[in-house]
Amino acid sequence: MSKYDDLFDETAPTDSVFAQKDVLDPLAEADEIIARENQERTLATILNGVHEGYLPPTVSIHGPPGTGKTMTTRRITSEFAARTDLLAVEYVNLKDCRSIFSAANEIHFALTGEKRGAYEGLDGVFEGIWTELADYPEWTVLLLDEIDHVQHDTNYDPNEFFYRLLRGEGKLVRDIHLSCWLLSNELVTVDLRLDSRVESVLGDEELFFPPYGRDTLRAILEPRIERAFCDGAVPEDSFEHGVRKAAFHWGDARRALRLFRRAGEMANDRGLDQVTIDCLDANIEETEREATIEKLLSLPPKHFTVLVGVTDWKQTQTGEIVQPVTAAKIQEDGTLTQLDLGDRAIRTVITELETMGLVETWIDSKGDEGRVKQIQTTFDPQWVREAADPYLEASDTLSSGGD
Ligand SMILES: Nc1ncnc2c1ncn2[C@@H]1O[C@H](COP(=O)(O)OP(=O)(O)OP(=O)(O)O)[C@@H](O)[C@H]1O
Repeated sequence: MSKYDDLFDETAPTDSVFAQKDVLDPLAEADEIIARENQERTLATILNGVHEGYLPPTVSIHGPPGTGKTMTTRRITSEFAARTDLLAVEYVNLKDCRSIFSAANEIHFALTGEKRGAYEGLDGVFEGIWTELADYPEWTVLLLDEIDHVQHDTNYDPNEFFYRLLRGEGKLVRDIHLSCWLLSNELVTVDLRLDSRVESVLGDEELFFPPYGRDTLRAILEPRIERAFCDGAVPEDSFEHGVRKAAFHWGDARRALRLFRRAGEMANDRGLDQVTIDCLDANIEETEREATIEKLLSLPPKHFTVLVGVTDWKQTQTGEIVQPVTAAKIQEDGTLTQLDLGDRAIRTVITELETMGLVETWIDSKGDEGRVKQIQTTFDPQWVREAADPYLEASDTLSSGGD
C-alpha cells in the first residue's frame, strides 16, 4: 500500500453527517425563491412595462450580502424573457473590474464574447456595445452585479462610464432601449462622486432587499438542511440555534449555509454523528471573521484607509491595537496624507462607516479639551490588518499612492 492509499482511506467519508453536501453550496440554484414575493412582484411589474413601451433607464437593487438580490433578479428576468420576444437579458458581474475601462469591456464581452484592446479606449468599447445591441430584441435589460466595485481610476471618471451607458450618443442614434439594473450592497454613489446629470438617472427606480429575519432564514434553510444532511444529523435544537445565530449576526442566507456546512465538517472531524450546538458556535467566529474581511475588501479606498487609521495609530509592545481613537489621531496616520483627506472628509467617512456597522462612536468629555468623539471598530481590529495586504494588492488607488 502506498502512502496515498492510507491517506485517502483516512480521509474517506465514513459515517458522514452529510447526505448531499453540495445542496449547501450557495452557488447551487435554489429550487424555489422563498419570501421575496414583494420584490418579485415589483420587478415583474417593471418588466411588464415593455407591453406599454416603457422600462426605466435604471433600477437600483440594493441590500446587504446574501439577501437574494442576484438570485431573485436573475430568475425573474430570465423567466420573463423566456415568455416574450420583446426582451433580452444579459448578466455581467463587475466584481473583478479594477478600472472603468475593464468594466465597460466586461459588458462588451458579455454581449459579444470578445474584449477590445486598451488602445481602442472607452469610445471603442461603447461603439462595440451599441453595434451589438442594435441587433438585440426591442428591449434589453442589462444586469450589472456588484456595481459598487466600479471606482475612479487614473484614466476615466465613473461619471463618464455611467453617462455613456445611460445617455450615450451611440445608443440614442440607434434608438436602443436599454434598462440597466444595478445590483449592489450599499453606497453606489458615495465614493463615485457622481454628478447631478448621472445621479438623477440613477435615482430612477429603487428596490431594497432587507436582511433576513429568523423566520425567513428558517424557511430558506429548512429544505436545504433536510436534503444536505443524513436523517437526524441536525437535531431540532441545533437547527434552531444555528438559524437564530445566523439571523442575529448576518441575516444572510449565504453565510447561514456556510455555517451549517462548516459545523457539519467539524462534526465529522470530531467523529460525531450529529451536528451539535458546540460545532455551530465554534464556527460562528470564523464565519464572522470571513464576513467582515470580505466587507472590508469591498470598501472604497478612503473608507478602508480611515479604518486603517482607526486601528493602526497605536499599538502596545505586544502588538495589541489600542482603541478607541479620536479623529485627530486618525489624521496622524501616514496613509491618510497620501489620500489627502481633510478633517471634514474623515468625519463624513466615519459617519458612513458607522452606518455600515463597522465602527461605533460616542462622545467623551475631556475636561479642557472639551467634548471629543471616540471611535472604535465593532469587530476585532486585527482583521483590518489581515485585510490590508489583499486590499493593497487589488487597489490601484492605494498602491500607487493616491490619485
Ligand atoms: N429567498 C431565498 N430563497 C432561497 N435561497 C436563497 C434566498 N436568498 C438567498 N438564497 C441563497 O443564498 C445564495 C446567495 O444569494 P444571492 O447571491 O442572491 O445574494 P445577493 O443578495 O445577491 O448577495 P451579494 O450581495 O453578496 O451578491 C443564493 O444562491 C441562494 O442559495
